[in-house]
Amino acid sequence: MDALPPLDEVLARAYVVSVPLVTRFRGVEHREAVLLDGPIAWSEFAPFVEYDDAEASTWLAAALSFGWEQSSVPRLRASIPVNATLPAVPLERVASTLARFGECRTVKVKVAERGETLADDLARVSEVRRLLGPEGRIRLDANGAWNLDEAEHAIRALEQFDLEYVEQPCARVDELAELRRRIHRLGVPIAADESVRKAADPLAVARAGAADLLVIKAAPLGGIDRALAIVAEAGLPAVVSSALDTSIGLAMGAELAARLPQLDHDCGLGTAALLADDVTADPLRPVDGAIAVRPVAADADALRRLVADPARAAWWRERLTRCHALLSA
Ligand SMILES: O=C(O)CCC(=O)C1=CC=C[C@@H](O)[C@@H]1C(=O)O
Ligand SMILES: [Mg+2]
Repeated sequence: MDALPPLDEVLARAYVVSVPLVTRFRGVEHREAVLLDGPIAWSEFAPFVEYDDAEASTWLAAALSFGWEQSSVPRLRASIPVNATLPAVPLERVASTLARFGECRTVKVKVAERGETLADDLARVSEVRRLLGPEGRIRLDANGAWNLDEAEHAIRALEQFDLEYVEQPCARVDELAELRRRIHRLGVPIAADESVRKAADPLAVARAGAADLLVIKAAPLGGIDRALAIVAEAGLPAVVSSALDTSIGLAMGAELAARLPQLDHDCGLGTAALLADDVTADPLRPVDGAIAVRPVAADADALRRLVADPARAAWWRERLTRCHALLSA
């Protein structure tokens, strides 16, 4: 951004919240976030707790740019089609979890969860296909958990369910590139998420021919304008996804999706449905398979109800302070 807002101003506008999830996701049952009452918009600073300060500071850059300045790129759409996101829940909870998303034609299924087997994935994906019917789209996300042979084996086994794409089947860029060669004839596209989001060089995937499309998240990529620049340079189709944000973080994702020149896939921005509560009186939950592109403001009651305990609030304020120092340096 042109000028970083001073730390004392940012802290004076910060509210630390802890939002309960409907179901465990990424190993947590509460999503903690710092909400910033910025002069342009409410924004959200919520890097996952295990991320170091260097990585988290990119998320702060995104939050400050969203809250403090207007994007220079015009919006191209007013609503964003979204997918339902299915965590690795037991089979008997698949239908009720999906029901929270309303009418979504696309479901992203988490696979390769620690402690589970390929048989568990086959059963879960089969149940989703049964519930969606033949027209629905199913994409998978392995979060890099398979090695190359496991990924090839799993995709060959799961391909019978007609897959839209498989997100981050393996952890490394060279593995993704080799996997694409191995499964070329199957016609199952490969999407890169962590290889873009957590990489020092988010364009390495495109250069290596390691993915058919990119999954992009506004916060870890440093904000809307930087994410748009990465997509333009990569020259690959992109899907915008959330970082399990509150509705305020989702609003930034929707603003990014609204500005992509090309948007052919439903976006992973329906995740307010996985929250048991939200920071606004008017959550950005999917309606008829889409979310609106609109500002979202925190609600005073919600800020009181969801306030983080003092030790966690102090932890987040210190983290924000260190990240701010990194951005100022
Ligand atoms: O893409 C979606 O459908 C929803 C978002 C989502 O799946 C994720 C959000 C946050 C962290 C990640 O582990 C996960 C992902 O890997 O894409
Ligand atoms: Mg992913």
